[in-house]
Amino acid sequence: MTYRAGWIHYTNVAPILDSLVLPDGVTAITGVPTQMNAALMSGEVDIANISAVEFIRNAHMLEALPDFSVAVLGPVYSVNLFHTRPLKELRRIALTAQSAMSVALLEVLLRERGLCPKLERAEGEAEDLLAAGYDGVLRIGDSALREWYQVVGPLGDTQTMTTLPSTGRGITVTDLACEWFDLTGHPFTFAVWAYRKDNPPPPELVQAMREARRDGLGHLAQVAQRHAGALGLPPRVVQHYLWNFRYHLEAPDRLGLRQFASKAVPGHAPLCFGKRPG
Ligand SMILES: C=C(O[C@@H]1C=C(C(=O)O)C=C[C@H]1O)C(=O)O
Repeated sequence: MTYRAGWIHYTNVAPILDSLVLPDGVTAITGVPTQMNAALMSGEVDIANISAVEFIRNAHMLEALPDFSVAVLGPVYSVNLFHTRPLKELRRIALTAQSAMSVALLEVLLRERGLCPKLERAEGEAEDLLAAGYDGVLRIGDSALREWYQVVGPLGDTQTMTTLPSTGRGITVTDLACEWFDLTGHPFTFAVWAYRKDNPPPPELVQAMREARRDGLGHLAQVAQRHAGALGLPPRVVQHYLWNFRYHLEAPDRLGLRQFASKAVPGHAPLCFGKRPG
């Protein structure tokens, strides 16, 4: 019988996916986070890297791989609120339909600050939406990374990603993972690899994923080089973007995940993870 995988195809998963050789009997489709969330929940796929909030909301029926995550401690660069007035003055924010996690994170962060702007779905470039009357725009993934760099770049020879300003062209970019770190001091876990409790992945698939990740992280400069052209970004920016991720769902990432879960989905079922290897 075939085991079906669903992969979010953003560049931040390239260090795992680029070298992945699917074992016999495993097929894969790709899409944006909300598509993969829906594909897992409808049974169209058997395993997917999904928005961590979807995993939390469905914790009664899902389990996650014990050692895979898309997490960061501090900035992420690709989960961005673009805004033209101070956060506490925002009245109307455009959300992307691609994301569940960043929307849930934004809701938590706004609530912590006692803010309640109107949140609406609207697609398009952040700058266009700001020009069209939104005073905040939430974007994720490759397009958010690209738009972040358009606003705060370019990166000079002596600059690092961390010395770039967070404003440009009249726009401020608030990195939501940084906001989470300021609030909690913990990593933020955006995605986990989840499956139904009664339908775990074949061990050969997980083994192949671990090997692919080892290869990808060991050749990060090449991975960055491969994706820089399509992103329209300098390879060193893409390389920094990638080495900044935490891909192993370690104890601090689980701590951040649990803390987020208690704030975003109070009363959720216990979070279940498969057995750690070794
Ligand atoms: C950091 C990111 O994480 C992604 C964001 C997600 C979401 O917002 O629902 C889901 C999966 C993550 O891989 C990103 O793509 O920018």
